[in-house]
Amino acid sequence: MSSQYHSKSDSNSVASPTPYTYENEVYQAGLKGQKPSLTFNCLEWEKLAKDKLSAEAYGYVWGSAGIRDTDDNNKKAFKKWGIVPSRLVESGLPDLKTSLFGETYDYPIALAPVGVQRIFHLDGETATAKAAQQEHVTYILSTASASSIEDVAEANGNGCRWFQLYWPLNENNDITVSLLSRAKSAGYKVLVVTLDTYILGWRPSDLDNGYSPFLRPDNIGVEMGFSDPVYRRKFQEKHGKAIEEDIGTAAAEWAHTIFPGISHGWEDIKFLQDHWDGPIVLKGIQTVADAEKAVEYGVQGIVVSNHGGRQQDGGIASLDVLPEIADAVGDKLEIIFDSGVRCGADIVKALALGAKMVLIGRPYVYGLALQGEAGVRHVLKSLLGDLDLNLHLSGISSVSPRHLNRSVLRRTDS
Ligand SMILES: Cc1cc2nc3c(=O)[nH]c(=O)nc-3n(C[C@H](O)[C@H](O)[C@H](O)COP(=O)(O)O)c2cc1C
Ligand SMILES: O=C(O)C(=O)c1ccccc1
Repeated sequence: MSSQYHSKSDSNSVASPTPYTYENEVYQAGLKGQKPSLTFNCLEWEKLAKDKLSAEAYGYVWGSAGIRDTDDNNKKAFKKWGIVPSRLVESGLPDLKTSLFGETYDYPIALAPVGVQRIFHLDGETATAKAAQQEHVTYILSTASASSIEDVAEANGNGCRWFQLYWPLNENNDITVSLLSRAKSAGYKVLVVTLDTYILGWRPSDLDNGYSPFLRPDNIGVEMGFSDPVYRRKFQEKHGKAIEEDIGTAAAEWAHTIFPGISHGWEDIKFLQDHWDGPIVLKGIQTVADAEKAVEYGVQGIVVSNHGGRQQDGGIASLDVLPEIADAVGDKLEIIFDSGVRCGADIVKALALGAKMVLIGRPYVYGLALQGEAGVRHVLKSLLGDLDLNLHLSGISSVSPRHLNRSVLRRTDS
């Protein structure tokens, strides 16, 4: 995969002509009188989405747990660090390539798994998967998506895709195996297992609207189950009828299958290892102890994440636990980060504190809501353009930990 922002040969040469950057494209278009159709102010996307979406759909994406303390902490944590620039660093625009699991990725960002995307835009996950492929950014498909594993793979084409598992209990291991084998056949490279959502959090915005996407008449978010041969067969055997004959029951049972309200234990990881041929990443890690368990159980990566503050209220900021986790296990598995990332500088800080890849959550959902595939592309290009310039202006020549590490940050609160 090659960078769309600058060619590799240009990337470290001071003598090269001005490389291609998104801002140049935008300013050139401006010369011809073409104004961008979506703002570059990344904090505005949320407000515009609020105006566009129904109260229920907006409440769903914006929603966080309880009084939103974890969500607030996530965002405040970035402000506690400042980036200190170095001067006379002889380099051009930075090399944004990152390496994980022995592979090179064009960019150090990926689209976080987000379910039920058809409540935000009719094209849902297929639009997001196309945007990801166009921008050479990895897409992580959620088990709670509103499109099937195979349809999203088709939309994503030769793009890079990972599969996120909401993990059914052991009594439904046959369903898990079916999902994993479908994902593998459809070209998903990495398995991301979410550990913080065996049940959905206490979310006042959804409670006030009495809104759960699965339980609505249009049953958005159950496609993965409804398209699964093993789930279909089990439903038929249990109820003596097909899913289509009782969609309400089938949707509620699928929701219970992937959000059973009971957690697995560490020993169960072995089952996934036996049935997934590729890297496994545990999403939702917030302590050094759990990160060390992940190493002990032989997984290849973790996502330091608190689900964007949507699950547990009163929690610590995900960014605040990143440095200690990176210190403890950063040389033993791959560290990915999410929760609260909103702009290029946030990405710089998370990478400097030990992440190899940063997941973008709500911002791209706002882009999807506003303009479908084009909106997601705009959000990605904006974040990458902002990241590119921020690194360059900070005198950081690549996202490799050799250049981008804690030495570029200072605490602003001490
Ligand atoms: C509407 C919505 C749906 C989500 N669905 C999933 C999901 O299906 N699986 C998952 O692992 N995480 C899910 N997440 C969490 C994201 O993957 C990610 O951890 C979170 O959005 C990061 O926080 P941020 O939005 O503050 O950047 C969802 C988040 C949102 C906003
Ligand atoms: O809302 C979420 O955070 C989430 O993980 C989810 C749960 C169910 C359906 C879609 C997304």
